[in-house]
Amino acid sequence: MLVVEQLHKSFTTAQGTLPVLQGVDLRLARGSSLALMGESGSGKSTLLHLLAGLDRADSGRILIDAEPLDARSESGLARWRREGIGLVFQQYNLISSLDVAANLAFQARLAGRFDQQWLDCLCERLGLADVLQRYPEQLSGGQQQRVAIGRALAGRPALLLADEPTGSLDEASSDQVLSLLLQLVAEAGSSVLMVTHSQRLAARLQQRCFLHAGRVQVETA
Ligand SMILES: Nc1ncnc2c1ncn2[C@@H]1O[C@H](COP(=O)(O)OP(=O)(O)OP(=O)(O)O)[C@@H](O)[C@H]1O
Repeated sequence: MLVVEQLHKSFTTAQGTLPVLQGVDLRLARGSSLALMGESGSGKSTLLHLLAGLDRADSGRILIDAEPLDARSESGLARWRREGIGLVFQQYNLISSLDVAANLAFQARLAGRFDQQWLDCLCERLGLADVLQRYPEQLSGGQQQRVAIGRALAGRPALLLADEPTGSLDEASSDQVLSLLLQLVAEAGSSVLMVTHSQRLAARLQQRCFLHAGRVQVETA
């Protein structure tokens, strides 16, 4: 279970202090899915970064199974990034010097959960069987996106954080990739928090929330 309580985050800019998150509350049960929406600049990526342990909040708490993430040391946060989460960000974050198979295996080993059967299953379901020996630069945008999803799920993380994971695909491909992502998330036993600007895609997740004026409004299905 992920619980976010009264999270605040500001940035210092040349114009002064910019308050972005001003008391964000959120709950995400294990195995469930949540779409995070909100206008450009509302702080969606900022929230994702805090949940991923890539940045620290000014105040408030992030609890993972009742354990406060912000109380962790830098090495504790690094462990959360390695083992607890899977990231699908807009720039696919694939390792360019590794082929597709090695990208997936690397992530699974990093998480300490290498399982060749699960990797084979991911590759087959994501339609990657024919491109396993290719390097990221030899893949189309859609293929890279599917590798990024496979890589994020390779270590069966507790939480998948996805920032517009189908952003560069057309409508039909987006629907298809999202279906696959949600099925694989369920099979991995993960929860998913997905940032999207699309009402249509958001409607496919169990919950939707909107970030507005630094706070979250939750809408349940
Ligand atoms: N490191 C930073 N330093 C200063 N300002 C920042 C920093 N990161 C983000 N911001 C500002 O914080 C606000 C929220 O940014 P964020 O990227 O979280 O928005 P977003 O909702 O993800 O936007 P989009 O939908 O356009 O991706 C923006 O005004 C942005 O300019």
